[in-house]
Amino acid sequence: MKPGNAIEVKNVKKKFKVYFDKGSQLKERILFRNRNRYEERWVLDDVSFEVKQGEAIGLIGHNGCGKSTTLKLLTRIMYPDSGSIELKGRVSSLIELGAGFHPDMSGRENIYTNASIFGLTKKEIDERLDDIIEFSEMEPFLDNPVRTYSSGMYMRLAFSVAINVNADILLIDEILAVGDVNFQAKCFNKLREIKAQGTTIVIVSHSMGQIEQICDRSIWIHEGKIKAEGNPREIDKDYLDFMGQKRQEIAEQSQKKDEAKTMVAEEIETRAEAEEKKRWGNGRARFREVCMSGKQSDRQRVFATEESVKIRMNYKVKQKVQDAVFGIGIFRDDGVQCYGTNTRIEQFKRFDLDKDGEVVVNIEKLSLLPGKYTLDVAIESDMATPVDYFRQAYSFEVYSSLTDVGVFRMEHQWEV
Ligand SMILES: Nc1ncnc2c1ncn2[C@@H]1O[C@H](COP(=O)(O)OP(=O)(O)OP(=O)(O)O)[C@@H](O)[C@H]1O
Repeated sequence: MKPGNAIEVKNVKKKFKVYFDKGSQLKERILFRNRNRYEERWVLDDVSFEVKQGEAIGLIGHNGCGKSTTLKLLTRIMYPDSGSIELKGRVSSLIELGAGFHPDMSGRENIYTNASIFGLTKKEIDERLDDIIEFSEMEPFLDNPVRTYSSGMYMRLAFSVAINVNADILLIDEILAVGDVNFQAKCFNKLREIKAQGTTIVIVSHSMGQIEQICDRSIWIHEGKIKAEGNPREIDKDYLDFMGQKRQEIAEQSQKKDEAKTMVAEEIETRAEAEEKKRWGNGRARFREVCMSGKQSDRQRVFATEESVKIRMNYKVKQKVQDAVFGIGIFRDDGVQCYGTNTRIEQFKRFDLDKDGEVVVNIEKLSLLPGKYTLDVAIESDMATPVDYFRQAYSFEVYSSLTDVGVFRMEHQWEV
């Protein structure tokens, strides 16, 4: 192993066997009892990376891309089909909730068995017992069998053991997610402390915020290979953009399916009639097309919180509309109005509509937090007469690497 390295993973390949179903009915099971067919699926296909001593890395990627498999290979719960994995020093891991715990034994007894799995002697555990109990805040429940614990309680105990075994390398899977907010915050502070003391950390998480807080580097696994690695802020952003694009494709496909379904429904109720239920006005002008564009497409369905967005409203005029007003309203899927404005509120100079055209609203930064949203658009004429009020003219989703809560991101800076 190179000097200064704690982990070296070289050309690792791992495949699993996926068995075909033998059926669930007795008849099928008898008929297919000799059917032992399976296919081999490569989960990791030539993965190589190194981790320096004291470095913290985050493994990211979509569900099933092989993050947990990588951690299991590092802990030697399983072995690669080819390639090599080397680790230097004592390894502690928090991979599967409750792994290493016996359900019928008390919390206290489990501390002993669990810590001994990580290589501690009885004397070493005795010395650390108080620290483990104190960190877990589980003292009142310590003599109850762990089968009576909630998943958060399991995690508290397992985490407290894992961080108190003086490991050189700490491997943690998504597991932190089950702790309550206070305990999560405590764990994160502890992880930072452990890292500052020189422990090497490998963490799997879907929370980019968590990765960015702790890790020096992100490794993005995709289709069995490392797609990118580097500074967490940059890699996490590329990953979120990639996932946003995927969701955009899915949203477009489901939009097409919905449109196809609507066409079928036309036999019973014409499309125009269905639309009218969420659309009203005197019809002097009418929206022909309403869409939102971002950096990926002109009809984008998924946006990042920070993204620049254009709302385009193309309209047709049948009869002159005097003193026209264009308006927009954005609603979250639980009905909360997130934003609304119109050209009258913004004191636009009076204008009439006498020919077809397009209105565009340029939004420098969308600022909405993750969720599902719909856009209402409207044309009114003088004295607020609805010309074409179109509810839910467009639907979209927002994703973000930020974890703040609420409806929108308020621009702010902290001073501490
Ligand atoms: N023991 C096993 N036998 C067969 N297939 C397995 C086994 N363990 C994992 N897999 C398969 O390997 C793939 C990768 O699983 P893994 O748990 O590593 O994914 P992951 O990236 O951690 O996913 P998630 O984000 O959902 O936790 C999945 O398709 C999974 O079904």
